[in-house]
Amino acid sequence: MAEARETVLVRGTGLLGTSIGLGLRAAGHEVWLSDPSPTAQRIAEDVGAGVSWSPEKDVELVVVASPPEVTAQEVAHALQNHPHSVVMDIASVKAAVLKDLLDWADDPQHALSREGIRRYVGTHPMAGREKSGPVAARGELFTSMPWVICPVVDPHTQEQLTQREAVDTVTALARRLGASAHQMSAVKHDQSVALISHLPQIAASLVASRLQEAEPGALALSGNGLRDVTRIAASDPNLWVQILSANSAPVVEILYGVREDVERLISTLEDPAAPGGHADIAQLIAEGNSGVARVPGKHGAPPQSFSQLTVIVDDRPGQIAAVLNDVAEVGVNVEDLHMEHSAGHQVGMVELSVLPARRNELAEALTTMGWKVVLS
Ligand SMILES: NC(=O)c1ccc[n+]([C@@H]2O[C@H](COP(=O)([O-])OP(=O)(O)OC[C@H]3O[C@@H](n4cnc5c(N)ncnc54)[C@H](O)[C@@H]3O)[C@@H](O)[C@H]2O)c1
Ligand SMILES: O=C(O)C(=O)C[C@]1(C(=O)O)C=C[C@@H](O)C=C1
Repeated sequence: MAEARETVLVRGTGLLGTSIGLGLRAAGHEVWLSDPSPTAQRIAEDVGAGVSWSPEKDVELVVVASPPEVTAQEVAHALQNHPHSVVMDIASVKAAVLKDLLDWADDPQHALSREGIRRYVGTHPMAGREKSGPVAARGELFTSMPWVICPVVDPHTQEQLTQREAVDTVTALARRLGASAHQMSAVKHDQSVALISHLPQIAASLVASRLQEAEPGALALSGNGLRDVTRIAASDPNLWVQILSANSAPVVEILYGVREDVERLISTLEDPAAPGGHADIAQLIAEGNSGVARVPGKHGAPPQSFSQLTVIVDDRPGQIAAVLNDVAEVGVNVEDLHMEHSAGHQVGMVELSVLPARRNELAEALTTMGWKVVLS
């Protein structure tokens, strides 16, 4: 994978497969695409993620980007049909896929062999969206995000079965797409994502499901707190049934702890004026403060706090691009951007997050350039 000309087959051209294809094409790779849904495959081709694969084409690497429930069978199939290729998958759960592959490799009736499995690497890019399908794909989805790499380890001897070169190949692919590679066992991966990915999905879904019965008047007041907590509640139920049922044991362990905290909070809030009530509430919020302070920023660095400034623009095409051009001219990097429309007014508000040390300088420069700037 180190060479830009190596050829990759992406099997499964939904959100992730198409994003990988787009990123690899941008990095100069030849990418072949295949999906049981002709529509998904055609859209992936149309957006530029690669070209339709035909069996006579040789590939160095197969990326299986199918739903988790069919991933093991697709990996086994790819190992058999591409006897000289490295095969990786990107499913959100790793131990269940690996268990099926090891069972099949040990079954003399099955076409998969222990030798074949040496070309397989389980992986999981920690990047995605709450939308599915190739239309939602983005080539830059993986930039600055972690990508977990799980070489196969013999469960009895702990000997690494995956060939070193296969691990190097997929590590290079993750890095080429801008991600940072993190190597660990499938079991450790599943325990980790239970906390940092599966619990957040459950929390978002639980909060958002309360909104079903909400008064429209209450929903009209929604601010960023609700949006921040519920974005991923829009995720695909079909995908999450597969993820949560395949990783249920570590998720349940965490939910026991959450249940204790929720029960404690309920009894405190039933009588907040009781002795110790206020301290209990403060402790819960403070525990959240210390947890969130541990969430790393880009490349695993501690989170960086940015300062915001808001630029008021006319609500017409080209205005955001014009603001960003002027910011670039000042030489300030935009770390984040949000756009809000002012209800009932023909203006939009572009909120820019920048390094604190550059905020005032940028505000002054943009004001001089004629923009209306509000420091927030
Ligand atoms: N969505 C995310 O945020 C995210 C992030 C990281 C990893 N993943 C993992 O990536 C994989 C793909 O997820 P997605 O979000 O792209 O889903 P998606 O629904 O957007 O795409 C899945 C694609 O797989 C195809 N498919 C169905 N059966 C197949 C088979 N037998 N062989 C090959 N392809 C098949 C479908 O036609 C579809 O085009 C999943 O394993 C998921 O766990 C998802
Ligand atoms: O940001 C999103 O929308 C995601 O879907 C991201 C996310 C995550 O939890 O970080 C969700 C599930 C995937 O397995 C990997 C990434």
